[in-house]
Amino acid sequence: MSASGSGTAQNTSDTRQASLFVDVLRFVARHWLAFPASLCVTLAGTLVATVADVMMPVIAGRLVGDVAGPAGQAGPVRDAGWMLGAMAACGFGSVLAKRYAYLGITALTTRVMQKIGTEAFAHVQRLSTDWHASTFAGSTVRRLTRGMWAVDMLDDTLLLMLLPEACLLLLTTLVLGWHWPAMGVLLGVLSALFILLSCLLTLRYVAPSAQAANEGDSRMGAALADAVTCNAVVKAFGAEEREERLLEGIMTRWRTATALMWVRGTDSANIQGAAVMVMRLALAGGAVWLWWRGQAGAGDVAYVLTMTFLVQGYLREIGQQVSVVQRSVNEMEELLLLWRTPVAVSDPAHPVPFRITKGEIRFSHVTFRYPGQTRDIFSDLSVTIAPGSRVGLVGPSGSGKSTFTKLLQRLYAPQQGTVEVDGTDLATVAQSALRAQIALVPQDPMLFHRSLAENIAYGRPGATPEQIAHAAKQANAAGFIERLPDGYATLVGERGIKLSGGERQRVAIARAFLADAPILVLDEATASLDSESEAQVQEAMQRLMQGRTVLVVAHRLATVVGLDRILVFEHGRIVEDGTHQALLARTGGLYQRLYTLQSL
Ligand SMILES: Nc1ncnc2c1ncn2[C@@H]1O[C@H](COP(=O)(O)OP(=O)(O)OP(=O)(O)O)[C@@H](O)[C@H]1O
Repeated sequence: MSASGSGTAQNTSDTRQASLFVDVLRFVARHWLAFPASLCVTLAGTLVATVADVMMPVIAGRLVGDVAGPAGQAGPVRDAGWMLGAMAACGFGSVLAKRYAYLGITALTTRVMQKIGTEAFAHVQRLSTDWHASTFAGSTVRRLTRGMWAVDMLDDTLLLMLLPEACLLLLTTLVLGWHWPAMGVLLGVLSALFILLSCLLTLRYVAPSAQAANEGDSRMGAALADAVTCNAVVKAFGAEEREERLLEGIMTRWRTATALMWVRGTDSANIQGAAVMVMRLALAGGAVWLWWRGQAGAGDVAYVLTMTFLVQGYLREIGQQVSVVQRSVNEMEELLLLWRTPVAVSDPAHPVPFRITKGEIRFSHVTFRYPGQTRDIFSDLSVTIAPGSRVGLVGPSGSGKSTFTKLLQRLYAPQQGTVEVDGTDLATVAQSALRAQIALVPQDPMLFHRSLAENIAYGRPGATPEQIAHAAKQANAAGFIERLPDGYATLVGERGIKLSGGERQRVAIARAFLADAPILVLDEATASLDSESEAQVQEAMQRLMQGRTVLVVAHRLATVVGLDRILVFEHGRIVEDGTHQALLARTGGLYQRLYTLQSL
């Protein structure tokens, strides 16, 4: 019972494997067709070069025939001249055609690689925040680059090698069939069987192990990137050896999987070699049998043997190339799977133009739960935030404050109800248009490993140095930036690691000043700072809030005391709503309790 169950599972996995294999080939073919001119030049060049190469021995044979007779006869001399000319034409034609084939494939492959890389990057950027949070950056980068380089290997093998070899095999079979039909049919059938065997071995035997090896490779890249990125934590805990042991375990699994893939690859090549040998014996045996029955002469047998040598070479090459195709297709599978991961929130097919003028935010009967969760975070939540008001979101940890701002940014879409800004349902607008008009100063701002000027200007591409310096001044960041030896040209290290927490926040505030968005979200921005940094950040933020609709996600109630309105969240519901004074006056209220606790 269990054996049959595992057999079924194996069949399902094989079918999925085969369908993924076909999908990858279809995916590559679709990208080829995006560049028809380069594809045609490649195909034409390869085919012309193949025909020219095939013609060479035929012309040579005819030349030998011309010179075999007595010398000096006008007919054979003229014919020999023609044959020499034809040889030259074929030789140069082949060289020229190959050159065009290479030029064609260079243009085709580089363009397809660029297209696939750019599209995959665009897709990865649009994948959900959850996906990014749970996927190692190192592994994504590895999948992407490995998939791109696999295109190079696949294009060369399919278009420059497999295609001419297959044509040669077909031509040889036809020539043999024309000379001796029975042997032509035998060769055709045996070649088809050999190709079927190669594909089966590749798909069912080698490919699954290659897939496991690739997964191991991605895991290794991810583990390396994770440990290197968190090097500061590793150092702080003196955990270098622990990390090395962890990596050793992952590397051992990678090595085992890779060794299995190589062994299976060798097995497959050996089986193909044996099959070619059997085929040759079958053809030779067939010829000898026909000779024994008196249906063939010695010349015929010699001819078949010569042909089988030729065919054996082609088949061996085809077998090897099928396994190269398999390897490159396996390398691309993870990229294709990445492609199939759906984006978190799709833009509408025809987004309406969107410009925030007032900055009114309205949640109407919003019900939301995170993907894959069973519990609603919000259920039938309705609230309106007046334009230009400064609103604090407070409440215990996990009560839904950040989720509220994520729905406003449309990082997630509610299952029911609508989120509107200035009366426009956010489901009808392009996400990029919306987010360009909402400035965010997160709890722990991330900076690009680019100059400070570029980081600040991220909020407004094309900002002038004066505008950047002005924003930095407004954000209380100009002082520390100007003290740096390279000033605004200073590179800030990966994720801004070379700056302190307070400096990073002031850069993020400068960025928000430049963005000059009508809606501002400040996420717990003053947590974990010393008093001096905090005073500077606070002052800059007060300035930034002027004239905008502002949401402040806060744990420390001191941050929200002076705001126009405070929404108190508990278990995804807004349980209290009012100014600091009004909420403090509510005896036994959650805000009052939290405030008393914090004052203590
Ligand atoms: N991506 C996610 N997938 C699943 N559940 C999530 C996700 N993000 C948050 N949650 C859950 O949703 C609930 C609300 O989280 P949210 O981050 O909005 O709370 P919060 O009030 O901002 O908390 P904190 O003050 O600690 O930041 C929590 O129970 C949290 O575990």
